[in-house]
Amino acid sequence: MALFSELSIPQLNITYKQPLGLYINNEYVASSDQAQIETVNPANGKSITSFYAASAADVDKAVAAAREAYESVWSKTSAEERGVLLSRLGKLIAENKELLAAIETLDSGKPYFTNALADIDQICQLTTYYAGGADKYSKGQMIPINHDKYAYTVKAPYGVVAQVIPWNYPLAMASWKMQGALAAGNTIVIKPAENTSLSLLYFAQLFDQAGFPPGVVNVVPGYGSVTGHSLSSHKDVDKIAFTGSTAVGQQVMALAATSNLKAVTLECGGKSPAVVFEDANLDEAVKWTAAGIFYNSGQNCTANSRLLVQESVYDEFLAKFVKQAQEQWSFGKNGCDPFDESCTVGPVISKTQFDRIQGYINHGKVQEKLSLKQLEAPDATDGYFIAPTIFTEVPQDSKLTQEEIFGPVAVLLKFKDYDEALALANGTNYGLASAVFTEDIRKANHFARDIKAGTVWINSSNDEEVAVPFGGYKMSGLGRELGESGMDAYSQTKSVHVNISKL
Ligand SMILES: NC(=O)C1=CN([C@@H]2O[C@H](COP(=O)(O)OP(=O)(O)OC[C@H]3O[C@@H](n4cnc5c(N)ncnc54)[C@H](O)[C@@H]3O)[C@@H](O)[C@H]2O)C=CC1
Ligand code: BAL
Repeated sequence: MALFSELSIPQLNITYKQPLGLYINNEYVASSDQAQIETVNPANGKSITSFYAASAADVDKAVAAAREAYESVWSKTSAEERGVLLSRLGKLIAENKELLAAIETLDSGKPYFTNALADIDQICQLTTYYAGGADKYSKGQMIPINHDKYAYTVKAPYGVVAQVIPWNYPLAMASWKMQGALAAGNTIVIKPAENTSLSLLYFAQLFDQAGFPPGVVNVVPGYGSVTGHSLSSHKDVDKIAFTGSTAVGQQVMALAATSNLKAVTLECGGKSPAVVFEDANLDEAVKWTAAGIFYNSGQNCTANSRLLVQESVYDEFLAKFVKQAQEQWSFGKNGCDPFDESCTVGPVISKTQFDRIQGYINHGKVQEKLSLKQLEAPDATDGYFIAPTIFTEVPQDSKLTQEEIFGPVAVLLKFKDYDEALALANGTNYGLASAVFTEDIRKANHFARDIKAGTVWINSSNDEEVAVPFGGYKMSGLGRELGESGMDAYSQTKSVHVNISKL
């Protein structure tokens, strides 16, 4: 198989050269065993192309390249120089914005105009943020001890870091990890998800164009059980960061522990509650929460998949929520084409995820006999489109309340008062994010204090900011990304004791 393929996206009149090889030492190369993965357009179920899949031997090569680059060049490159390179990268991302977004839509199905372009805008912002942060957030502390002694700390990079990325925000999740790790002075071996590798393979060459030395960034697409497993258990990887399911996160952590005790960051699943109190502005709450579950077809670890609504406003909220879903969330006028401007609900990523989500919907309908309201399903299509679905008056112990569905499925629960709302909100194994809607500033802040979640949105939902740390409590993960924390996650503290006494 060739290392590049010419792909066309007729809806945008785009033809481009798609890299298909692993990216090691700033070059695209075939996999050692010629293994390949076929990738499918989820909007029509048709094959787009195939790309090379990294074997364990390829992972060894990529890690060796990253190690050599770290020891010989990158560890000697100043924070200021790293910032300059990231700044150049940011400009290249902006110049390639439309193409990067188009590849993302082609491979993941996310609506081009409402989602994919927004993802790349966030990546530009994030890259500029870490370009500026590279020297500012690399500072340690000066610690006076006594007249004859002081100490200082240095924030030192780990060295070689591995990163394993999911398919819901392919380039954004890669960038959340890569830019902070590079700013902090690490070299990288990164694995995209097997069903959305095209955008990161294209993106890789921008690092070369920006001037990053060979080996600083290496991309190894491949299967989780092969490539992901090799990275997690590699003895020369100093840190691994993972985003994906909780079950795989646990495996990654176990492999990290038993191989070389590498450091671990995990961003796993969620079942994030949005709590709507009776004194909330209901129209605003409806808009935020509908977007919070239907955006990206609900394939969002922070999706507000549980809507807890105070009983006095439950019926009014439900009526408005259903209307909002009907008016704002649609497969588009062009018959399920994510490149159509009117498409706000794209397909889910794969047949596997389609079946999984339909399985939850059928379970709610048939086994648990729950009431639901569902938007009209699209006409016969070969794509993996699922109609926005709203289950009402769902009990706390329902499978739909407790498990991450990862699709456009909202689950509504009723509560009486603050204490019940809090108990319900805290009543899952997850603790990634939460939202609260109320005009009472005191109640909002009590909730922010009491909820066991890494993020709390007050009167909004899912409006993440690149400057604000992000990560989970409980089974939702370990560690933080974004903001200054996004560099701290890739830095370890070295303490230097300085004795100035004379014996
Ligand atoms: N927190 C989040 O953003 C995400 C959560 N999920 C959750 O996971 C469910 C299933 O989706 P999957 O695609 O199966 O997620 P997954 O957790 O299997 O995939 C995420 C990444 O982990 C890699 N991976 C898989 N097995 C691995 C292993 N043994 N060692 C190292 N890496 C491995 C995959 O190749 C992919 O790059 C979803 O329905 C959703 O509930 C999935 C993707 C993202
Ligand atoms: N909300 C973006 C982060 C994620 O879904 O993983």
